Formats: sequence, structure tokens, C-alpha cells
Amino acid sequence: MTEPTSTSTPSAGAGPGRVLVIIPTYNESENIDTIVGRLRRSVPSAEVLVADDNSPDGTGLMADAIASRDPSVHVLHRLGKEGLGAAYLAGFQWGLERGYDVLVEMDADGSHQPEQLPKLLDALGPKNARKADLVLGSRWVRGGRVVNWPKSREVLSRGGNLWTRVALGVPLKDATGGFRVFDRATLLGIGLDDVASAGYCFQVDLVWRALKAGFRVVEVPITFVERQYGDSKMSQRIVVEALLLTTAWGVRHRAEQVRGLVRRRQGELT
Ligand SMILES: Nc1nc2c(ncn2[C@@H]2O[C@H](COP(=O)(O)OP(=O)(O)O[C@H]3O[C@H](CO)[C@@H](O)[C@H](O)[C@@H]3O)[C@@H](O)[C@H]2O)c(=O)[nH]1
Repeated sequence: MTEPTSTSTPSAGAGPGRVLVIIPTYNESENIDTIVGRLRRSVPSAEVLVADDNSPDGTGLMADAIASRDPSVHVLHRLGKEGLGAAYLAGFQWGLERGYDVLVEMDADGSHQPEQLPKLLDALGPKNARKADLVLGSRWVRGGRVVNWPKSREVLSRGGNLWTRVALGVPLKDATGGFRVFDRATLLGIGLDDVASAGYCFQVDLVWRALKAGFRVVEVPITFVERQYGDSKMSQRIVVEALLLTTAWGVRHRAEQVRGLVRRRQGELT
């Protein structure tokens, strides 16, 4: 693990502040060089943290080699595969401890295009005058799209987002996507210590927490391009986790709403 340098810090106030892009990896040896290179060219001031879960294909070692040539690239070596959510939580902690102002989630496989990161950072706004607290790269708002996705993935994603709106009342088109930009204060304000979701449900969990805490969440259209190399880690277990957890949260949420309504009615009657 290497320490961040201060050389890439943008001028105070004008830009978004110190940006750390966290890239979780598990068996991404075919993608890691390309994605880090694209990212460094697209947003040269941003630093990168590769959070690798001891990938058997040597992704972590490849990331070390990149980091040895580029002081803006850091590597967090984790013991084993614990899911995307756990890798991001470790990455957030790493970045918050080191004082980054903006923390970004981005896949390693090229499905999130680094060339679109500047417009997500623009939507967050400058460090001293944020326009939003959390920016979501959205496939399902007007202008957003997916390229080369099988119909089954589109149905799963659209269905998952519909379920999120119905069960949790989340007023967003794409609460499950994983290309996002967090202001530091948002991550500090949503209680990361008790996040239990490990798989992709983690994405819904964080958005929902941000909305409940009153943070401004905005969606910006992106083009999501299905990976060319390597495999998705999406599994039945991940889908079941998402369904069970969102259902449990939804039931609790609706019960709280009903209790609130009853309390208000009782107050009106007395
Ligand atoms: N460290 C670590 N990284 C992981 C793990 N599982 C997946 N990743 C990494 O997380 C990124 C996304 O994983 P994929 O398996 O390629 O994701 P996907 O199926 O295309 O899902 C994407 O879309 C979902 C919504 O449709 C998103 O919810 C998800 O975050 C991701 O962006 C990749 O960089 C992958 O290596 C893990 O257990 N540990």
C-alpha cells in the first residue's frame, strides 16, 4: 500500500478537490492496465485506488506494477473475495482516512467509461460550492444507455430499479448502478459502519441511506458498455441477497411510515 502524494492536488476551491477513484478488482488482469491508463488520461488530477481481493489471476500484482511507475496509483490488497460492497467499504475507509474530498466508484472492466467521469465531477460541483452530494451515473435517465447488454441483464436491472422504487420509494431511475461520485461529507454522514450488504445490493443501500439522511442525489446519463474481457461476478446469490434485503428494508420502511401516520392522526384527535 503506498501513500498518496500531494502533487496532484488541484488548486483549492476551483475544482472538485482531491479525487480518489476506487476500482474494486477480482480477476481483472485483462482490464486493469487499460482502465487505469484511460482514467489517468481522462482525469489526470485524480488518484486511483485498486482494491483487489487477492485475485488468483494476478490482478493485484499487475496493479502493484502500475503503482510502482505512477505515484498517483495505489493498491489495497485484501485477503480474499468478500464481494464488491466489502471492497468499496475498505476503499472508502482508506480514502477518508487520507483526507480525499471526493470518492468515486468505478468498475475495472470498461463498462464505466473514465472519459465520462469529468461530467459526473461537474455535476458534483466545486469543493467550496457543491451542487450535489452524490452523483449517480445513470443508464436509465434520458440520454443514458447500455451497449451490448443481453436482454436478461437489462430486464434484471430495470426490474431491480422498479422494485427499489416500489419497495423503498427511491425516486431514482438507476439506484443499482455502480459509477458514482460521493462528496466526502456524504460518506461520513450515512453511517458506513453498519452497512451489511456485500453484493450489488450495496449500491441501493448507499443511495437509500443518502436520501434518508437528506443528501442531494442527482442522476447524470452515462453510456454503460458491457465488458469485452473477463467475466461478470453477478451470481444467483447476489440477486437473492438484493431481493431479500430490499424486501426487508421495504417492509420496515412502510411499517415506519404507517406508525408515523398513526401517531399524527392520534395527535390530531387529542
Ligand atoms: N475486490 C472485489 N472486486 C469485485 C468483487 N466482485 C466484483 N468485483 C469488481 O467489481 C466490478 C464490477 O463487477 P462485475 O462483476 O463486472 O459487475 P457487473 O455484473 O457488470 O455489475 C455492474 O453493474 C451492476 C448493476 O447492473 C452494479 O450494481 C455493479 O456495481 C456493477 O457496476 C469489477 O471491477 C469487478 O472486478 C469482489 O468480490 N471483490
